[in-house]
Amino acid sequence: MASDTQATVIEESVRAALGTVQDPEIHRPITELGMVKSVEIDPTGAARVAVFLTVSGCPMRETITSRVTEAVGAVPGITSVEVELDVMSTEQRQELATMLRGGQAEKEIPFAKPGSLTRVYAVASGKGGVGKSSVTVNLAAALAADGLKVAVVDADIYGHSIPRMLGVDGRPTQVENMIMPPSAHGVKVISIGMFTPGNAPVVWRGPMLHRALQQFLGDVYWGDLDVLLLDLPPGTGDIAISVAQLVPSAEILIVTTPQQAAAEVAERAGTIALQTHQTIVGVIENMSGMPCPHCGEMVDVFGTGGGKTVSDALTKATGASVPVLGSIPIDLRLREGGDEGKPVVLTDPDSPAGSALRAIASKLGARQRGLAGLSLGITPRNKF
Ligand SMILES: Nc1ncnc2c1ncn2[C@@H]1O[C@H](COP(=O)(O)OP(=O)(O)OP(=O)(O)O)[C@@H](O)[C@H]1O
Repeated sequence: MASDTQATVIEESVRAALGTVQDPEIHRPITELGMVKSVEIDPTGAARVAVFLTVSGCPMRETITSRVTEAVGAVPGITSVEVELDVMSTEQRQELATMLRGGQAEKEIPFAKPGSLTRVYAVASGKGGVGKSSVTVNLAAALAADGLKVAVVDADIYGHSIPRMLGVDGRPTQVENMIMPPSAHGVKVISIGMFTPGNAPVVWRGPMLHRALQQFLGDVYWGDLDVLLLDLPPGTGDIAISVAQLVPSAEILIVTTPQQAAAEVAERAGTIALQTHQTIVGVIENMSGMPCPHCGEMVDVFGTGGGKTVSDALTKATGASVPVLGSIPIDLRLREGGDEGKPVVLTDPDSPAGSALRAIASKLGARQRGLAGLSLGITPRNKF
């Protein structure tokens, strides 16, 4: 059995070995990044190392595990290595970010400040192609037409179709260190596509996406906004977690089709909001039937009930009411409007899709941001 002195020497050697393990993305030793949670070595030389990942579902988990196993396994006296993974808390991640920026404080995100009155809606879907971007664009245009100050951040790295759908062809301009967003139909827009050569699809992973979103929210000059819509990539990815960290008050809107399979994945997208403690405002069912061009009778092209299924499941899971905010039928004019950069809520406001979207927009526009937890902007007088 190892003596106490031997045990200390072995532990020191293990910590030194961990100092040689680099984070595969940040390229700095995991010990410097605060990623080593604990080291335990039992008398037989079996090592148990707990490591903090920066985000859950980190794509580098396997690499980190094997690097730690290899480095610690090579220490004389170590007979086996077990690696346990945990995830950093928000505070730990912020500390890491500050350290990586050389101690400089982060640029403030105006919507994350407690006094902000901007409602932030993150539009999410379980899978692609359900009309999430079309819905976002039309809600934004309808809200702006109602006189609200509106902006959209297109964070859909795979699609980034918002500028085309809104008819924005300008590029952002830079003034000092602020980015000025272009706008169309009274809606300010920033898209990941505006920063990639030739509108190429983006293959960024977690940390870069987080950084991009942080810049969109912090470095862009948004002015006073009533509503900010974030078009998220489909699925339950890192970006949803980033939104929760960067704008904790963001609320989630789920878009689904009536199809059962789409509903199930949308439900999964909703449950991420549970983990991040965000409010789910409601479910929007898109492509809910199509009026027959001959007789006008509705044909349920993609089945029925998807929106209700998601709403019921999320209501049960969250314990708060998650309503179906509306159902949008399949409408050729909506697709054409998207292709031409003219949202149907403006060109054909009384069409079935146009009026369904406007009704949802007025529900969202009428909601006030709750004052609970908001700072009053006053300083209490000192007690004598
Ligand atoms: N209600 C609708 N009626 C007719 N066409 C629609 C409707 N909703 C969406 N579409 C069309 O379906 C296609 C996919 O829509 P959209 O790009 O908005 O989906 P998405 O969920 O944002 O996809 P992704 O996330 O993969 O970019 C588009 O061509 C759009 O015009």
